Amino acid sequence: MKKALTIAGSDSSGGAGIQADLKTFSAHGIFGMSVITAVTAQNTQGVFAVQDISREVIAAQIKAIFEDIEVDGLKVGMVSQISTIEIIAELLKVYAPKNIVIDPVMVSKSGYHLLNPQAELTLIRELLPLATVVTPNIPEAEVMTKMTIQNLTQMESAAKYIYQMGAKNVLLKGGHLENDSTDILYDGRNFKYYTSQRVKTKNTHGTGCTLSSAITSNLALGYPLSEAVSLAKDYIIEAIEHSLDIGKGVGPTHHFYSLYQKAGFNN
Ligand SMILES: Nc1ncnc2c1ncn2[C@@H]1O[C@H](COP(=O)(O)OP(=O)(O)O)[C@@H](O)[C@H]1O
Ligand SMILES: Cc1ncc(COP(=O)(O)OP(=O)(O)O)c(N)n1
Repeated sequence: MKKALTIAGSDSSGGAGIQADLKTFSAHGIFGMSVITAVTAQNTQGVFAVQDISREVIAAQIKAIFEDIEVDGLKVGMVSQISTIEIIAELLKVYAPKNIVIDPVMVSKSGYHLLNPQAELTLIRELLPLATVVTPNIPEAEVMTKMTIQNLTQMESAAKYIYQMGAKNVLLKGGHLENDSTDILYDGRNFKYYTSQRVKTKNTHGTGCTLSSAITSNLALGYPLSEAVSLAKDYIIEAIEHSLDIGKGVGPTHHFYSLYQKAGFNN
């Protein structure tokens, strides 16, 4: 069985973060493991408190996994602080896993700064060069590039800029634009476009986490990146189409059984 690791924050409401990642790994027939960087108190309406995990305990979690278990794919989500980013980068260089997906989580849909703004440059400098693929959404790409992004042409320019920051591939997600939702993948030479109709729902909590962990799963299963993204896009669309109207705010995506079957369990 393939094994994947998520290094991210816990979402108490189960829609995003570590919880979304582990559900996605399971739905792909992957054995999921976690390194928790922060515990958040959040629900469909917002984030109410955050406790960062210490650098020492983050390091101990990473070492406990890599000293014992092979990792076929890894994603990094919420990393919150400079010291957290530094220790993760240091240890990823030591253990050098293949297939690293960096989701540069900055601000939740409810507007909470999950990444300390002072740590933005550290994330770019330390984690981007380690990424097989980095998956910013539009607001994150705007922070990274200081560009305004309102259309596909501007998305292409931003993807090129982020590529030059050191990521081997850039998947710029278009979920925050209007109309169709188009994500673009740039490998330093060519663009690939992944377009789907926008699902009309307010329940999109955890879409970014789900997409990046689905890409991680597909890379762990051995798919080349462009196919891993394409399959992940199919997965996120279904997960949004079946999203759950639970809670009083933005409900979560749903990792239901047929996705699990479709992903194929015989690996
Ligand atoms: N309403 C929607 N309908 C279809 N796809 C969507 C919708 N909202 C987001 N997506 C897709 O979900 C994924 C995550 O998107 P995005 O919302 O941009 O990221 P984040 O959750 O990090 O803000 C992308 O593939 C995006 O195209
Ligand atoms: C613990 C934690 N990590 C990441 C996020 C952001 O998740 P995302 O998939 O970008 O979705 P929204 O929260 O923005 O809807 C989070 N909220 N919590």
